[in-house]
Amino acid sequence: MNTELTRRRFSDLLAATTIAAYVLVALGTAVSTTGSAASCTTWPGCGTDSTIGPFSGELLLFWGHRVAALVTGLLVTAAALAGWQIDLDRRVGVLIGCAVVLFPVQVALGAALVVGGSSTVTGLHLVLAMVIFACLLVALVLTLEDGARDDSRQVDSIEPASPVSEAVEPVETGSERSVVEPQRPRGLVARVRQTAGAYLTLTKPRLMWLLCLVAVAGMGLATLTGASLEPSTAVATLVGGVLAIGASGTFNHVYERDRDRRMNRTADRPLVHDLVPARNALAFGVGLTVASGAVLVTWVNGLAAALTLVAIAYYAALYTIVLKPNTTWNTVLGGGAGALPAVIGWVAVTGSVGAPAIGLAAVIFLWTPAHFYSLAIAYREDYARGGFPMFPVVEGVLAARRHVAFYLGATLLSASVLGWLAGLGWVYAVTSITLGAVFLRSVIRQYRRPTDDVALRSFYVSNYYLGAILVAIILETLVVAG
Ligand code: HEM
Ligand SMILES: CC(C)=CCC/C(C)=C/CC/C(C)=C/COP(=O)(O)OP(=O)(O)O
Repeated sequence: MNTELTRRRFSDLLAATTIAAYVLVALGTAVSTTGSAASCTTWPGCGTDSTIGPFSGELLLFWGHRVAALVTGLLVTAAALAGWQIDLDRRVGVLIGCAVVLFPVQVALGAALVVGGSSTVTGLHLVLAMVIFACLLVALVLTLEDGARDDSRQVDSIEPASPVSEAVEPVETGSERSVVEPQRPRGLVARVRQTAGAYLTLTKPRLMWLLCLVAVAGMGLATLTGASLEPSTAVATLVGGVLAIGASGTFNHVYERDRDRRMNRTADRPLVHDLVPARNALAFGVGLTVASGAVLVTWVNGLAAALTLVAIAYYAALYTIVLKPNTTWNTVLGGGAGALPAVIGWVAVTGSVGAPAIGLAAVIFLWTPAHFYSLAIAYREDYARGGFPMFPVVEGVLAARRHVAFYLGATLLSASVLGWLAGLGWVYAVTSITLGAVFLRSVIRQYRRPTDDVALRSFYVSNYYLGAILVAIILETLVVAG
């Protein structure tokens, strides 16, 4: 058979195996947290406790996990056999070999759990599941990269967009977009409307829905401690949060106005065209910061207000001034700013910091590179023009895709751990498994069809994934439990 076709089939098989292994890990943590394991007490058959009906959610979840284990086991075996027949990269061979060896051990641990295992066995079972998934994901990425390198059509897109250096100088090019200078309308109402629109743009309103969901999910998790969430606290936290996001977005616009002018994506921003003078924008940002602090101190608590101030400083100063123009680590380290609303939401309800809040913050932190690198791949030329050392600009597209895949893997695993840590149930399990598999598939697709449109689609899928798991947390904690 044609070698290329065989390789292609092998990488398809490995992709399916990796997705199946993820579903298995996520179902496994869901089985642990929902107590589904108690619905079946024998192995390999399933002797059911008489108190549990034949169609109970727990039993279905339990069987889902068992069927997923069977399917994944078959896929791992098939991938190993298929890999045997082609000239595999040695590292891929070792990784798949590890999965093949570890899988029966994992099955034995699972059987021990059913007939009465200890918490050590449970912990080992969870860790081994993650190791198997990680082996498969790394093997998959290496295989897809090999395919991409062989594919001469990709040569242009895998190279860095500018000289490989940490400090990328702004590039003057003839291809900068000639943005039409917006006209100042004549009528008073139209002028006021244009100025109001410009101030609204400064606050980066498109980011707010997801950051608000993060904060509400943080509040929801906090209610699992038994603390109650007053509607006034929820509203005040969101109002304070929206004002804070607006403030930090405004400071970001002020500081970046010169670089924004060079980039197609940002060349129509209000400060580029003096729709708002920079001094007024700065005053607006300060006003929003003070208003945010006042709302949070008055109606929420001092710790929530202090953390929100830290979040503004993190995004507006640490990320925008220090990290973004100077290091390829800007996105990874900058993720802390977006993670803080999870802790702020929790603190608003409890007055102190707790482990599930840190768990949710860790999910956002790990998700951020998987979210942003896909966008930065699509806009790499633009970022090079702006002089920003974004990862795909400095390291090239293939390296960036590899990071997207690895951070995505870490996000999926940390989301499973969060479900386990917070004791989340069905809705969260089904949502995170479904959307997680869609997210994984969209990133794999970037290798198959390496176009900017496909990368952009992954960026949007990243937002839907996070949005969906946050809504699931909110439903489970505030709607079902509340
Ligand atoms: C260092 C961290 C991050 C970077 C560098 C980053 C970068 C970006 C960029 C450049 C955009 C396009 C913005 C525009 O064109 O107006 C964007 C959009 C967006 N980001 Fe992020 N982001 C980060 C973290 C986050 C976090 C933590 C969240 C929320 C939890 C988030 C949610 C969103 C949303 C909802 C959009 C709008 C997508 C749309 O246009 O529909 N981002 N991000
Ligand atoms: C509670 C609080 C204040 C939270 C703040 C956290 C926050 C706003 C995080 C979002 C980070 C973000 C969307 C950066 C956009 O990238 P960019 O600024 O590099 O994008 P650009 O190229 O469009 O300017």
